[in-house]
Amino acid sequence: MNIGVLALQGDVREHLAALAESDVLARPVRRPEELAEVEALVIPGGESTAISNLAVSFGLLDPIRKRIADGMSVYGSCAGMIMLAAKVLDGRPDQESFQGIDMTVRRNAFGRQVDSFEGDVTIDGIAGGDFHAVFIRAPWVEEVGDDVRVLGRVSGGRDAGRIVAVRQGNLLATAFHPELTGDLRVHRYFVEMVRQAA
Ligand SMILES: NC(=O)CC[C@H](N)C(=O)O
Repeated sequence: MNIGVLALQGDVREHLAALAESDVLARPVRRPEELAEVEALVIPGGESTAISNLAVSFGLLDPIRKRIADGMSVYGSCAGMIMLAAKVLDGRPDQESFQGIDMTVRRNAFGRQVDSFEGDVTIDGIAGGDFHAVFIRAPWVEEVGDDVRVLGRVSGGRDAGRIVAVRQGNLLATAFHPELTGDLRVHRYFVEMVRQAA
């Protein structure tokens, strides 16, 4: 199994490490030729406006959209979730996304950098108890289409009930960063998705 991590901006190394620990060969993807060599892709957290800009200038926007339309498995965390959304609220006017998941996400929905927080999320399909999740200027999902499965919501506090994990077919997205906490269950869930798609 050969999974790529989109390496334009963001916490690429942390995703590469989490995938390696999940026993798959993971490699950075910066060019269309590198995209062609991987069977699945992870889009890291970072800054979606920067990832959008760089995807356009590196000639990756359309190739990734096409691979998604052809059924490639993709997991996006935080900025990566935004990059997978059909519709982005509070984005920059020229911000592009790879599309894929029939959802509306709101950027920076939980507040500014100082409002970054940690909270527990119960994830449908992931055993072993609540996921302790790190949210850094995270988006939330405001609306989902009929084909989107809501996998996780914030379980307590001011923003309880907000949707922060979703899946549509071979596409998975979380508003939080499992690559930062050493809990490999989301990466392992994704690896299993890739295996089943193969
Ligand atoms: N931690 C993150 O990935 C933050 C996402 C960032 N706020 C954005 O809009 O892209």
